[in-house]
Amino acid sequence: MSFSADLGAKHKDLFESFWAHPFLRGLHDGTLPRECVIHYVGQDHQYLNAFIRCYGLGVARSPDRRWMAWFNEQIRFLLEDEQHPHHVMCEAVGISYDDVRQEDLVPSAQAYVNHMELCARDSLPVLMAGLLPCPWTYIWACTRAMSEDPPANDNPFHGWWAFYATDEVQNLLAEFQRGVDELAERASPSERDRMARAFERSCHHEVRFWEMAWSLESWTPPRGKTMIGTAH
Ligand SMILES: Cc1ncc(CO)c(N)n1
Repeated sequence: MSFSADLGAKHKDLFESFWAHPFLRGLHDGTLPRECVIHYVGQDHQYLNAFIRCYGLGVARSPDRRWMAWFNEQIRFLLEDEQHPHHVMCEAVGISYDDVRQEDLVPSAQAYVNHMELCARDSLPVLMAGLLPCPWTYIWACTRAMSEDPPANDNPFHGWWAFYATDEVQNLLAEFQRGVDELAERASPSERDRMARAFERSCHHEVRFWEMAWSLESWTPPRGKTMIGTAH
């Protein structure tokens, strides 16, 4: 089994948590509350900006032009194509993209971005392993939905599901996995351990990103009562 396939199998439970999260269920049956969609797109726009910067760090760490060209294509994809699912979501709830963007990341989104940037500081293999769950979870979930239980044609989020289930994004994911496998082959055992940890953390962050949007997480401090030991 390849390094990435092994990681995917090891963290099947996290992929299932991602799949089962009420935010994704709400996108699937079309009942996701408007405020959750708005919160998600506002945060995800900034998250993808950070992702583009991490690809930039990937360029800086590229050993050759083949890797540079690969990062270049991923940056292009994010800048030009991945706006589409955000636009679908905005249209679904009747708000303009310009009105939902948020400047600041909330705690869970910030934690994910910090994690990716720490991966970038380590090495190219660790960076790539830390970035992989981002395309993997979305493309896996959307492809699964489209084959097992496609969202209804009148589901307002249909275009979101369709975007992450095309042959083009499947190829993108396969190339990403091959890249990680190629780097893992040449990595030392300790670097492979750091790659595996980076991957696992990002899988957790993917689930927690849904939770952030679902719970409308913010920096507002709890008032009057502490969160510890208080049912609220
Ligand atoms: C948090 C997050 N993970 C993955 C994707 C898919 O690119 C996204 N847009 N946002």
